[in-house]
Amino acid sequence: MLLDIEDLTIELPAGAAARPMLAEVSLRVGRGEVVGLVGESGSGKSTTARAVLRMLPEGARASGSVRVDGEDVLAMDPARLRRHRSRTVSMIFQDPRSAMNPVRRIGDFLTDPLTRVLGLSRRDAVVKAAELLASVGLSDPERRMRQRPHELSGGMLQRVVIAAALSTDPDLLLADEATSALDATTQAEVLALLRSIQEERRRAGSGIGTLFITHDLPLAAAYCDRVYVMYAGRVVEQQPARGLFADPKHPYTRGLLECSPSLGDDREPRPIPGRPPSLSDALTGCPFLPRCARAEAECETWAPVAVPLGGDGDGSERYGFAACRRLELVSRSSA
Ligand SMILES: Nc1ncnc2c1ncn2[C@@H]1O[C@H](COP(=O)(O)OP(=O)(O)OP(=O)(O)O)[C@@H](O)[C@H]1O
Repeated sequence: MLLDIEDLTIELPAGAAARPMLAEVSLRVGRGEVVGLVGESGSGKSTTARAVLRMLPEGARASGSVRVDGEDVLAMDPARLRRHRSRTVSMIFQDPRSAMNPVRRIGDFLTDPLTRVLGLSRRDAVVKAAELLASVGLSDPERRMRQRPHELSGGMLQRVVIAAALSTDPDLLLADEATSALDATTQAEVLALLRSIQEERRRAGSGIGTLFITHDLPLAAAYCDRVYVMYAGRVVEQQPARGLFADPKHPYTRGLLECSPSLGDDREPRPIPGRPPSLSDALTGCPFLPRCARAEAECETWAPVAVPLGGDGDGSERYGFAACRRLELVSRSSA
């Protein structure tokens, strides 16, 4: 398994928060797979991605494991960690402008990692940078390299960021709301580009894995192979994308689908009532309980566990799981 996060819990120093930022998160991404991570703001998506780079908040304590190609990122020595961050994993953020120095040229943004990380000569780096820009669909790469960020549109800049992310030939791509700031047409183009890169690498035998973070569940269901749903620092459901979209099991997942404006049909989006808990809210029982239309008294003391869905009932990637007490009752009664 390319990325294997197991029981990851991240806690801030005593007194800074009433509950962990992440609680017992387990998540896997295989080579060649595009895996979605979905949830409202504050659910812990970015914290999960940052943990893959071991970029934890000051003083935070982590338990569990984050393995990339079998090696635990939490146990890497500084030299290994530097290589991991610069070669093995690349991250694409939402706002390409904030990832770029506004006074430097596009070319420098690309040639920097090529000379610094891969050790290419300046001349070879310029040639490779132009090839990379062409490979992400930018016309006239030589001219683009001389331009500065404000001369390019948001969609073009995101292509530059993708080219830079791929320049070091990473195994794992972390895309954190990578298309959220783009209009619908540009978003579709950038997603098609990411897919084609994924396909190309797979055919070349060097499959990369992508963790695609978004708050947009229908988008994740359309774009990804599998999707994890997070709530209050926990994974509450995982299913293959088609299953999640057609038959969401957790009430929160259903709520996310019903409140989505991008469903493309005539239904009015229905917001989930209430707000997600903040880090200062201590949680007991099911964390979704205050917002759940189907909650029962017993949910107040229910410790969340992953309930396997269908198939051979092992909660594997293929069939998925959801952490809801009502599902647990159903699965127990049918066992
Ligand atoms: N450096 C930090 N120090 C303290 N708390 C933090 C820090 N970073 C994030 N948090 C808190 O941790 C929780 C999870 O945040 P995170 O950014 O992972 O959520 P998210 O799902 O990615 O949300 P968004 O979509 O808004 O980025 C939130 O309550 C957030 O306020």
